[in-house]
Amino acid sequence: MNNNDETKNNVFWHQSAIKKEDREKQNGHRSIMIWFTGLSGSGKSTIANALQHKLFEKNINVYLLDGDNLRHGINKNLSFTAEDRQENIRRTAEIGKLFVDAGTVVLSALISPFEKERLNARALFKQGEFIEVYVKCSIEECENRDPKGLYKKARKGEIPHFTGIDQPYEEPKNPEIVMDTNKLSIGESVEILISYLFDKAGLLLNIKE
Ligand SMILES: Nc1ncnc2c1ncn2[C@@H]1O[C@H](COP(=O)(O)OS(=O)(=O)O)[C@@H](OP(=O)(O)O)[C@H]1O
Ligand SMILES: Nc1ncnc2c1ncn2[C@@H]1O[C@H](COP(=O)(O)OP(=O)(O)O)[C@@H](O)[C@H]1O
Repeated sequence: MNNNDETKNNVFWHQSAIKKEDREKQNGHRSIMIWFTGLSGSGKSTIANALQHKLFEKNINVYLLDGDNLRHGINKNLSFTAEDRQENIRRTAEIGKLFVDAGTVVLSALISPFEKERLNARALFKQGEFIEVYVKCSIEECENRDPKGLYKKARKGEIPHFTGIDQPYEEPKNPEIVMDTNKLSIGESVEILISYLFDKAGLLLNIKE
């Protein structure tokens, strides 16, 4: 029997006395996973951070899971091979699911370059609970920005498996939102996201007791 079979046979699910809906009601807003994906330097962290700040000011319970930061802790044992990126995304999606269950609006900012893994992440959530935001930016512009000097290093062959250089980035097929940061300013991107969340996704709950 492998570990998976042991888990299936001997581990049971305990229903929580407090449901996600109870937490959402107490908070006055829905809990949602907002999944940013895009090349390094496309603007994921910058936009997600600015959005986080706007939501925090509006008293929304919000938390940002940044790929770089997770790789300092829970994901510190993972490299950038396709296999390890897959595990990186799986763990992050599971963490996001816990945060959503806890009533939080979760933002994640990971390159998450493969469509299959992003679909697996989406599959953990209910319909309408997972919002994929493709932060679209040409590789030329990302390389021009190069905020951490990583493209320069990758071009010199100092960073293996670098996304967009010697590892592919698969564009999302059906993202809820596409932000073209070649054209949009940071402020414009944040405004588009705020409108989507409040007007389309119904973030605020209309609670009448
Ligand atoms: N080989 C390689 N390819 C891409 N990126 C690299 C690599 N090595 C280190 N970095 C730095 O790691 C950040 C990406 O980590 P992620 O966890 O978001 O990647 S992934 O989702 O597992 O693909 C990425 O952060 P962002 O620039 O914010 O995207 C880089 O700072
Ligand atoms: N229109 C824009 N939208 C987002 N970021 C931009 C834009 N124009 C320039 N930038 C800059 O590009 C860099 C993007 O870096 P970062 O947010 O770390 O990207 P990522 O998290 O995708 O790697 C930042 O230095 C940011 O200030």
